[in-house]
Amino acid sequence: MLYIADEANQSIIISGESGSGKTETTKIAMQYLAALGGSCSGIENEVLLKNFILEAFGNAKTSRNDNSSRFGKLIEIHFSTMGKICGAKIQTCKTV
Ligand SMILES: Nc1ncnc2c1ncn2[C@@H]1O[C@H](COP(=O)(O)OP(=O)(O)OP(=O)(O)O)[C@@H](O)[C@H]1O
Repeated sequence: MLYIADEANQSIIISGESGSGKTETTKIAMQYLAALGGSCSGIENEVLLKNFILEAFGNAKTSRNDNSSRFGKLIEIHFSTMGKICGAKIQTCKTV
């Protein structure tokens, strides 16, 4: 995989207007990264499941999106040298 060969941190920025699919795209991207490397402890499932908790507290219905995230998310995913997801950190911030 390219990011292992580079041995450098890489970022994916998912942006767009409300209802454009950022949250759903994030979940698909994480599932893809998990599928690429396989897991070492099912940690990627834990991260995906934590999304449900965050959405339960931080989402609300708006005129543009029935399940609108009312907060921003920075998700840091840690990979082993073999490309498996071994840890993750989710930071949230309030949107204006
Ligand atoms: N890949 C997808 N497949 C099917 N439906 C999708 C997909 N992406 C988005 N949608 C639909 O669009 C809706 C809005 O998507 P999502 O909540 O991801 O938008 P968002 O950009 O995160 O919005 P907000 O900024 O308001 O949080 C979803 O509830 C879903 O119905």
